[in-house]
Amino acid sequence: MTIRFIAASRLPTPWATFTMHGFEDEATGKDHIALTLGDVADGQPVLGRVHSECLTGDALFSMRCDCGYQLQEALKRIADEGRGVLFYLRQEGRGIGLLNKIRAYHLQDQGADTVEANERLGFGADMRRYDLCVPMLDHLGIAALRLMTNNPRKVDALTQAGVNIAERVPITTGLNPHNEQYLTTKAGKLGHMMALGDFTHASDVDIERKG
Ligand SMILES: Nc1nc2c(ncn2[C@@H]2O[C@H](COP(=O)(O)OP(=O)(O)OP(=O)(O)O)[C@@H](O)[C@H]2O)c(=O)[nH]1
Ligand SMILES: [Zn+2]
Repeated sequence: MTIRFIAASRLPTPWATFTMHGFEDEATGKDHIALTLGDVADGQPVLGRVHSECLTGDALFSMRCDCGYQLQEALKRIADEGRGVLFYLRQEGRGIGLLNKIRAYHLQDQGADTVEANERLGFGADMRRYDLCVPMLDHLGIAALRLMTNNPRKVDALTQAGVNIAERVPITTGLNPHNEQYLTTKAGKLGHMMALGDFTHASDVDIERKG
């Protein structure tokens, strides 16, 4: 593993002022970020989110997926607790990259589901890696996570990489007519531990920036 810490700074957001830690993966040239709040190195499990990049959902307000809603909800929950960590991993499109995700969306516009679209393009359903979190967790002194996720493969992959997951915390938010089918496929084909009935609706999410 070739993850190297580069620099840290303040990052004020509408919810809290986080500390932003920047890392470089020397093998892939990708950069990754961890946002922390409070004392995360005290040995107690830390409320955390391991978030994979979704430019369309996180930055462009896309309603095709639940990523942007989850990102916002995770930052809010960490701010409410006054302590936590959010990893922002640059593995866009479940690891296939932005342009291939647009190709996959094009196939989905013609009727494929999110898994079929990846497979038709010659990719696995999910090409992400989570072992890169280990050196970042070590650098931050985090002993264990209370992980906000619905994805059992994420919990397994992190556990196998040696991360202590003390608890899985569901994060079901942002249901809307454009992502209902996508979320159904995640629960059905990808095994995410959630039901549509668990979700808060996108219309309930306050996307106004209060800063
Ligand atoms: N290939 C592909 N990637 C997608 C699609 N929709 C979202 N993504 C990517 O999927 C990643 C988010 O993964 P999800 O499967 O939504 O959720 P997760 O992180 O596995 O699980 P949670 O922790 O429960 O959110 C981001 O990298 C998105 O860019 C899609 O239709 N096709
Ligand atoms: Zn997304």
